[in-house]
Amino acid sequence: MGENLDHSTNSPLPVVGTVNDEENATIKPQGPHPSRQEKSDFDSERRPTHHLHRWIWFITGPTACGKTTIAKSLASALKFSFLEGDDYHPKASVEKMSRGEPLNDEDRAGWLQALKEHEIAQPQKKQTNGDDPEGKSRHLVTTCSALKKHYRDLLRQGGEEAKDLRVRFVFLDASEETLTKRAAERKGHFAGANLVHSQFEALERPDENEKDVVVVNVEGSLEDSERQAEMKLKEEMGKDDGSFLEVL
Ligand SMILES: Nc1ncnc2c1ncn2[C@@H]1O[C@H](COP(=O)(O)OP(=O)(O)O)[C@@H](O)[C@H]1O
Ligand SMILES: O=C(O)[C@H](O)[C@@H](O)[C@H](O)[C@H](O)COP(=O)(O)O
Repeated sequence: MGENLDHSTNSPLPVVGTVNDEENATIKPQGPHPSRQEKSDFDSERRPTHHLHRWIWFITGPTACGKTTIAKSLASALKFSFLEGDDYHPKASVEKMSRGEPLNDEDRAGWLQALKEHEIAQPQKKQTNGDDPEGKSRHLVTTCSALKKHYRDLLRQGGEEAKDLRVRFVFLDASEETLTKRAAERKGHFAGANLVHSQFEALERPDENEKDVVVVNVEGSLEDSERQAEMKLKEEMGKDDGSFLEVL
């Protein structure tokens, strides 16, 4: 999507210094930037200053599309925090999926709610302590299959409720055939190839009206998928103030 994003609604803010946390990144703006004084003029209640806003990227798609692998790679490249959404499925749901049985809306309700609460609770400032001097970024990359539109809508609500959130999605796009093969090859995961078909039955692909979804084709090599994903995230976040931010 990149190009799908509509900045006329939920207009994002300038992000100077937020692609990486300001504290540990060097960001070279190219082109004119508004001065600090100009930035402080973002006075609407819906538009806090760029110092406070938090990016929340949901990496989505059916089982074995690469959510965990690509989300970790993005978090590491951007120095964002990482959250594994699968960890919030209740035990009964994990057991169900291990048997190859699809979850239903009811099974997923509490899990989606937990992920929404995580968005909102994501710290507003970078967290550091003696054990973790590098710290945890206030920006988050998290995995969540988010197969249906109303699931994504629930996650969007987090962005409506917490005024400083910029909620975005990446949809990892590959065929059922490819994902069946990848799930079969994957070792030590509770979700097997027998879950893939039902995931495609449940899937409501993001449509052109979902302007906050970036589509990344993951049919090719993992390296290519990771590179594309990183490029599209940076492009999207760099658009915020109309200039390109180069992260070193
Ligand atoms: N182009 C690709 N994109 C993403 N994953 C890929 C790709 N090619 C191969 N894979 C492999 O597919 C598997 C995806 O697993 P995983 O990250 O656990 O997916 P998910 O979290 O969506 O279930 C990994 O073993 C990964 O190495
Ligand atoms: O909503 C669902 O049915 C699940 O979230 C599912 O889509 C997810 O993919 C599983 O949790 C398997 O875990 P992996 O996605 O990591 O294979």
